[in-house]
Amino acid sequence: MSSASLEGNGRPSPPFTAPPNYAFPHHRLDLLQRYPDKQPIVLVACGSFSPVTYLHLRMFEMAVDYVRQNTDFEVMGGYMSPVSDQYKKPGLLSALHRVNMCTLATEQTSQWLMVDPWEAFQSYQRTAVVLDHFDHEINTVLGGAQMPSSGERRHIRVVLLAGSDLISTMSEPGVWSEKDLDHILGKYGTCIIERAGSDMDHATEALARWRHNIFLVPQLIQNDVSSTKVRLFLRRGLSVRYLLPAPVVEYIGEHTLYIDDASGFDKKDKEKERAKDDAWRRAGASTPSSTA
Ligand SMILES: Nc1ncnc2c1ncn2[C@@H]1O[C@H](COP(=O)(O)OP(=O)(O)OP(=O)(O)O)[C@@H](O)[C@H]1O
Ligand SMILES: O=C(O)c1ccc[n+]([C@@H]2O[C@H](COP(=O)([O-])O)[C@@H](O)[C@H]2O)c1
Repeated sequence: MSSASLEGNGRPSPPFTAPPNYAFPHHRLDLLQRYPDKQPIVLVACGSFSPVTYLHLRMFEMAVDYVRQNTDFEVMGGYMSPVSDQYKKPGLLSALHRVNMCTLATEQTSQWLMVDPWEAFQSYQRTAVVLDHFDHEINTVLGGAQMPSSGERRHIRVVLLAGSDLISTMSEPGVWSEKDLDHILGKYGTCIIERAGSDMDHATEALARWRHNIFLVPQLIQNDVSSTKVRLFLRRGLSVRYLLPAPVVEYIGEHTLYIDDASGFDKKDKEKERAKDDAWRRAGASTPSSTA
């Protein structure tokens, strides 16, 4: 990867391609350290967010509690980074809608979370590259954290925030490159939120050599809300109120999203989603049971 160089105006030029009119959001990033003995970190959650749920927001709160009680880190900010449309996952709505919903959720329910649209509005970027982009913006461009008394600048560590289901894919052959895993877990590290149905030990057993950079956060109140279930509810005309922030529920209604399963599906995906609906109907269940 190329490193940043200085432009004519003295600002470091980005070593990455950015979408048109892109500016890194940092209006809620706290650059002043409160606890000089602690290492400053920023949490970054990558994913589809189709749509964003309360669980996505809860992940950050769980991580902050865990970090405060169990580590020598100080959390300076938190970002959601919705994946590009090129990720081609069933049920993936357009990046514009996903970014808008994440923005409503963070701006209207939180005082500290932000959404970075850098990844969403361009070609697919691997997670290792996304984390490098955050590292560049926060440390090279913004100059990192500042110590309160001396004004000395300190490097802010970027940490990947993810559910145990996502981390378990890191042990599946062919999903992540070994080089990227070493970069993500060796250089940055990850906070893993326990997710019902995905065993934490199993999720991390093949990642033992990066154990020192892996922080396991138990989910003390089990909550298994997933975007898949929300999409199923919407297709069946069921209420999703109180599963998602109210402004997101309103946005989905205004734009009639997820009602017609044509959004982001090819024919094979549509058949899979219909099969899930049929299985649910046959089981006579009052709630969908699938998490995938
Ligand atoms: N209930 C949950 N518990 C723990 N982690 C979660 C939960 N829901 C989502 N996550 C995590 O949030 C991140 C983004 O997830 P993503 O957008 O894929 O949501 P999802 O609900 O898993 O979506 P889908 O149902 O479409 O697969 C991932 O790291 C995922 O593991
Ligand atoms: O960088 C990789 O090689 C890589 C491999 C698998 C998944 N990811 C990322 O992990 C996230 C998965 O999101 P989701 O919705 O499929 O759980 C998404 O942000 C992907 O870009 C990234």
